[in-house]
Amino acid sequence: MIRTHTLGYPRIGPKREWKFALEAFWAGKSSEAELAGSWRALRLQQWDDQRQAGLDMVTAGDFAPYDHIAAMTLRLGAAPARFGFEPGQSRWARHFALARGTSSQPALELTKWFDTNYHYLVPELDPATRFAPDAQDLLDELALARERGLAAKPVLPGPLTWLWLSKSRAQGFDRLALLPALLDAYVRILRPLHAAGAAWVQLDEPILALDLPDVWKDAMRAAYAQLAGTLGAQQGTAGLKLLVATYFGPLEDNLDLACGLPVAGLHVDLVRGLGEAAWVAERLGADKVLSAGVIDGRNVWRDDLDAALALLRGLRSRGGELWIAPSCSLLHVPVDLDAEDELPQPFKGGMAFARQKLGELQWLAQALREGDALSPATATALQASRAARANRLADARMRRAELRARIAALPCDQRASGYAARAARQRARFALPLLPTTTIGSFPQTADIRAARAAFKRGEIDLAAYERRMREAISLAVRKQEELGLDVLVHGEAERNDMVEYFGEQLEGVLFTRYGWVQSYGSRCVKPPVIFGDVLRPKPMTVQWSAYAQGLTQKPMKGMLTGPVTLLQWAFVRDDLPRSEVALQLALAVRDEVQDLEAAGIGMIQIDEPAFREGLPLRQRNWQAYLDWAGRAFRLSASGVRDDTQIHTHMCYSEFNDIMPAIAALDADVISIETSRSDMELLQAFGAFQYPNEIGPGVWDIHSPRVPDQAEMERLLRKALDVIPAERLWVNPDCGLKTRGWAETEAALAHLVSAAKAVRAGTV
Ligand SMILES: CN1c2c(nc(N)[nH]c2=O)NC[C@@H]1CNc1ccc(C(=O)N[C@@H](CCC(=O)N[C@@H](CCC(=O)N[C@@H](CCC(=O)O)C(=O)O)C(=O)O)C(=O)O)cc1
Ligand SMILES: N[C@@H](CCS)C(=O)O
Ligand SMILES: [Zn+2]
Repeated sequence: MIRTHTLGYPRIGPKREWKFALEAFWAGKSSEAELAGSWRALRLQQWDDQRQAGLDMVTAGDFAPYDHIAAMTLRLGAAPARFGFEPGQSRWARHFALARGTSSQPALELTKWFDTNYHYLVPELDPATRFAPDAQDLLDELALARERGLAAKPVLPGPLTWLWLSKSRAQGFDRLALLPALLDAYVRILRPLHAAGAAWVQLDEPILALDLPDVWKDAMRAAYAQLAGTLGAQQGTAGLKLLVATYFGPLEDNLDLACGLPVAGLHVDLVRGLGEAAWVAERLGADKVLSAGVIDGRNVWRDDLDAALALLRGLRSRGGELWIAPSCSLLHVPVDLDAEDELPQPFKGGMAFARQKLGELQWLAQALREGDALSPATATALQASRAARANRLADARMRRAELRARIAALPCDQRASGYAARAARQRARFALPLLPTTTIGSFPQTADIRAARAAFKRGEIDLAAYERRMREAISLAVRKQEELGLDVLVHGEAERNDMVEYFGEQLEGVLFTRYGWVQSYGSRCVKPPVIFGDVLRPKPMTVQWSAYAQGLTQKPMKGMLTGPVTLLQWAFVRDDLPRSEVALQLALAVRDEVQDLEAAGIGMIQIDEPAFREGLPLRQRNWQAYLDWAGRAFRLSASGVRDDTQIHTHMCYSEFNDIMPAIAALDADVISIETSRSDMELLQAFGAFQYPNEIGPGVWDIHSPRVPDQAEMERLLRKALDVIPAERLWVNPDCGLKTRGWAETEAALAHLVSAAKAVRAGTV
């Protein structure tokens, strides 16, 4: 039997309906009942997409209000006691308390979901954690599906993945100690789902794509043996059938473990794990379902359906039941390509968003069912797909001779002098005080700034009027920074819709969409640019804004760019060239911009690389190769300047301990990093490694509206001084201020400047 399904679907809606519903609710402009109504309408629309594409079952449980890991934490009754939930408090209220915090409790930590730009809420565990399972959210969803006559397959994070992603602050506490109780809670969630008519449940275990310690592998084996035994969950039994889903990479040393789990089916990512297909087919018993993830859930290109079909035909000869699916949840791609009315051909024709990817599943299933004698409809669909892909790949913009010539003769990626010589020249040029104060780049993106951009895009104001409004915003940001007494200023990034999209819009070889939104966290979305061909920078992208801002002040104005690795990581990237080569192309574009900024008199230039760590391959043995090419791309972008031009970089959301040599090898004159939430813990790595250049550890957690006082920042600065000498220490927030309001920004920056002055006075 052949069946089609998806591991998950985008939540936000084709026009970001869910974002707007959430934000209206949070602003007190709609009721919980109205929010639930919006959820239901969108859920039905998502299922309708799946039904129309002929999927054999729709997926339930993937449409979490804010985050699916937080939803599982609540379902398990494992929310930290510190939230003090009342018995009558609704599921919505609890979910948003975990996600956004309450007046007395900070939110759960938000962190990156594997190597994607999605963020999940980290479960917080301790030895006292107890589970109080409640499957009501899933039962309600199953009832809704039943009402619509739909067969639904609930999806839940698997127990080992949920536990692996959790954190505990308790010293020496082994989270695996909670596994027996956790499994019991899973059973108490899964049983009612079966009783409510779910034939299959998908348990996501993407940690099977990671390097797992043996003890976790053993725990995975034992856990599924126990679940299967308790639930009667093997194939061929009347019990609930479990489909374990792995994605984001090949299984490698976990392949035998995954294939041997005593469950009814296994989903594997055959985009990233293509080389393992035959091996999986051989090891997975013919009594088990193989769910083949052949449609790329991480990119926006139409798949090569001929290759997928050949692969599926081979897998079919295995004899067992075959399901066809995207490689992972479609959460990571935009919803509907048909909404894009301005994308140029042949690129639009070569693309597929979530809805179109469901269509690809349907054609594959149909072709597989028809065997050698394809019906005219199937043959035509496959031919259309083949032609669309070929046309895209044959376009002249895929290869630009002038760029290829530059790539063949790359400049040296090292600065002319070492850090010590550069630092001496930069000190003489800028004459900054000890512990100089600065910010990370963006200032509040006010409703006014966004409204001006929206009016410009709608043609209601012309370019001159738009640029005037942006200059006003920049001038306000510069004036406020001068009043606050900051030492190194920024222009505030008012003119940027997003730090990646803005550059994508100005580079040749890169497309931008109108509605290609992807959820980043909660209601926050990003619109990743699409790198379709060779990347060229036709003209300067930021110089007019930085030069304008520098003209308003005597203080140094930092130029502000997004680095090549982050541009790559947060875009959808062409699939015909290694990412390392695309990174070099982006590096040259950024290098040209850096040199133009220098020529325009900008003496300090920040090249942001917040996604540098996120780009690390999931398997450690692949790290060094990545760090080599990513580091080279960064250095290439930064090295074409004089010794007295100061290069800054910035990284947030990063753990640095394991990649310190690579960070140091970037050789930025100054790096600013996020550290305040970890109470400067993250800085330890820089101290232990004796990081040689200058560092600005964040002293203000900008992710929360809370304004830290001067004493708190002073304490953090003194802690930083334990590991970094004063002459190499900068004072700055954790990250940019675009999501903050002006009131909290001004208050917190005033404290930051006073804290720097107080510590400076005690240091000199
Ligand atoms: C640092 N982060 C970033 C990541 N990835 C990026 N690509 N960019 C990042 O900055 N990954 C890690 C983190 C994630 N953090 C965030 C933080 C904030 C947002 C966010 O606020 N996103 C906005 C969208 C930003 C944007 O593009 N703004 C546009 C306006 C778009 C818009 O809504 N227009 C309306 C019309 C508005 C009107 O007034 O009428 C429309 O088109 O309908 C702009 O400024 O022009 C969000 O809204 O979610 C994301 C990630
Ligand atoms: N310069 C950017 C960096 C964000 S990671 C900003 O300040 O928003
Ligand atoms: Zn940042």
